[in-house]
Amino acid sequence: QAGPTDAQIMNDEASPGDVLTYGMGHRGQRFSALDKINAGNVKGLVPAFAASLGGEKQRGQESQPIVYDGVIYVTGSYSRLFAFDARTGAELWQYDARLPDGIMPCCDVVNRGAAIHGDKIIFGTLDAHLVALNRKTGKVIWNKTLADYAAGYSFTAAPMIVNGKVIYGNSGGEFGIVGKVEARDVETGELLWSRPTIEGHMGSLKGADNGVTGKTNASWQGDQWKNGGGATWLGGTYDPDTNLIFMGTGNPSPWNSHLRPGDNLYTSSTLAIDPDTGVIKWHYQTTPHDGWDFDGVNEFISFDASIGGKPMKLGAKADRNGFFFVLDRTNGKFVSATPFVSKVTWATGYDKKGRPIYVPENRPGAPNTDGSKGTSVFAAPSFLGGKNWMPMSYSQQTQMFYVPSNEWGMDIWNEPIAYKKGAAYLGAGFTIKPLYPDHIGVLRAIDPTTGKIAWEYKNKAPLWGGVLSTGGNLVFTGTPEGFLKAFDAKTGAELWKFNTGSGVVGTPVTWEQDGEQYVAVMSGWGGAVPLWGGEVAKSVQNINQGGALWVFKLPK
Ligand SMILES: O=C(O)c1cc(C(=O)O)c2c(n1)C(=O)C(=O)c1cc(C(=O)O)[nH]c1-2
Ligand SMILES: [Ca+2]
Repeated sequence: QAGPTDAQIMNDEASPGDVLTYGMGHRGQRFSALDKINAGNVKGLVPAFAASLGGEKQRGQESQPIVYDGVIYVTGSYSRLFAFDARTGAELWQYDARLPDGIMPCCDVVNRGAAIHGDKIIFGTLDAHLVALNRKTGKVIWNKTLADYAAGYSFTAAPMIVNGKVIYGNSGGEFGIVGKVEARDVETGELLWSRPTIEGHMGSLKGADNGVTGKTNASWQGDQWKNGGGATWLGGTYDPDTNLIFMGTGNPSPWNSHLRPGDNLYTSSTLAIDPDTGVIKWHYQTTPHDGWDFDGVNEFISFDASIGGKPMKLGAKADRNGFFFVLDRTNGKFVSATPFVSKVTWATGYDKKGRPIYVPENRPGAPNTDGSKGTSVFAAPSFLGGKNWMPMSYSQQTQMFYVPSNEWGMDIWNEPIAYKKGAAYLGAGFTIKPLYPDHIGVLRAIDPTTGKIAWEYKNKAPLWGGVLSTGGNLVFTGTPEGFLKAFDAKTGAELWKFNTGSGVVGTPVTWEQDGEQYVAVMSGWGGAVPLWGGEVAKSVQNINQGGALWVFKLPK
């Protein structure tokens, strides 16, 4: 087969026989209309096969599978890519990136998925390369260096393909890198445009004007912007209605906000970008002058709904800072912000213009002039967020968002720090603490037109996997305890679970093959929680590692 073509990729949301994009459609809704597996029969779901990623490289498996022409493609920890036969689970080929010793991913050696186009399957590596492989053989077609890994740049997200361009972001916000969004020709890997996310860098844009204020450095002082962070480490979504790419940007660097007065644009924001030129069409900053690592990369998902009787083109984002945002996606105008976790201490809400109403005493204090640490505060959510990278889902059937969230806070304080290439650039110390004795994770069904929570499911360990919803009135997600679970989308009743043998921090997908509906998810515990989780890390230290693709269907 010569595909998938640009048109097929654009139609992924409506084609149940394959999974061609990270997001199950460029809008990122992660909804499939398939209903052969449904709330009535899901209790009969059984494994079709499991396929091991093997070896000693069993760390966090955050990948979302791609399914095309009878093959399942999954990325694995340590920048690996596997092709498995979608009917038997037999391995067709495996590609292992040869990583240098000096790579510096902040939060485990993860990768979230690949992009497919024509004869190619494309993914990013922890040493900041983008690699296009022949999807039939696994042989390298092109391999491009994106940035200097020794300065802290890495790559963990799934790239996306929009009309022949592969579009992607970067990682490294904990090392004082500068966030970027870039586009390359999918056939050759040649750079088409490069869009920095930090204001003072706008002059260096290749091939397009900056399209924003025309001012540089307006929201930064001095040279702080030069190592200002704003990594685009989760990649983006794309909306065909507006022809816009939506990219979230991460935390400003360093975390110590007293070292960088100002809003620090465009950190902790959502950017709407023209895919042809890289021009920023609008931006909305969820946490101006972020002082808590509320890194706002979270996915922005397009959907249509009526607000106050008026039909609108909207987008929603469950931000790490604990608020669920709805914006007009045509212009970035603020519609609403509602807390989606039980405790938010840093702001009481948002004003009509969409600026946070801060609680100043809950910002960690400046370090003292003698170099000792500043006043420590208790803040919620913790820096790992009301929600972290794990993608939510929007059901076209129930018109609700299903948000994997976590209930935790942190003690956080600031320390002096100076930028040094290749070293952590935080200027802060912290300890994460659970808020409740019996649970941290909460899967919530949210009505985006009101912000009201329709139901919630509580999980002992933090939820760290993506969500899928289907036309069978189902919602699927995984748990660190090892389960893939299915819930009734309307009521939240738990209908089915299966233990995969290691924590599930991957994102489930579904497709139809030979007249049957399949569900697949990666199993393999890891990600940021065991590394950064403070007291919470201790509570999950006995979870076994793994690395396997699990595929399920109903018995014939
Ligand atoms: O600022 C950044 O560049 C950056 C990158 C990443 C990443 O690439 O995985 C994470 C974070 N920040 C981060 O703050 C974070 O909490 C986080 C969790 C995870 C994970 O995969 O579990 N990655 C990242
Ligand atoms: Ca970060």
